[in-house]
Amino acid sequence: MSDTLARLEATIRARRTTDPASSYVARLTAQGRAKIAQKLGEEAVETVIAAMANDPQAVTSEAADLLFHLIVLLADMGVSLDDVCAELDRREGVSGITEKAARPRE
Ligand SMILES: N=c1c2ncn([C@@H]3O[C@H](COP(=O)(O)OP(=O)(O)OP(=O)(O)O)[C@@H](O)[C@H]3O)c2ncn1[C@@H]1O[C@H](COP(=O)(O)O)[C@@H](O)[C@H]1O
Repeated sequence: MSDTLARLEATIRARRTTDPASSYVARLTAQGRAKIAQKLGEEAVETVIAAMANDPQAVTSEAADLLFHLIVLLADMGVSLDDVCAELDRREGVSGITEKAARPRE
């Protein structure tokens, strides 16, 4: 599983600066971060719609679109999947409920 994401991340990084006529990654990247973020948001909404329709096949497809566009955005931000995994590792074993309760009050 992580091999797939690592390969996809490497491909996306390599494609960012190629010809937008032949690469979707290059075309989207050239349109700017706001457009990448918009596409990510659209894919998130489409994933939610598929979930609410109780359609596992559609959720699988939309989740793939979502992960792909997330990695395009991360690449544009100079953030790696290793960075994200390190943050998840840091959180490992800490209940979300415990963590939220420990947050300083505003
Ligand atoms: N995994 C993907 C991937 N998933 C989705 N997409 C593209 O993401 C685009 C947006 O998806 P949508 O369903 O929203 O398409 P759309 O409705 O036509 O989009 P809009 O016109 O509304 O913006 C489509 O063109 C999909 O083909 C992907 N494009 C590329 N990859 C991977 O990235 C690699 C590099 O791709 P290129 O940069 O195109 O060479 C490929 O070899 C793949 O491994």
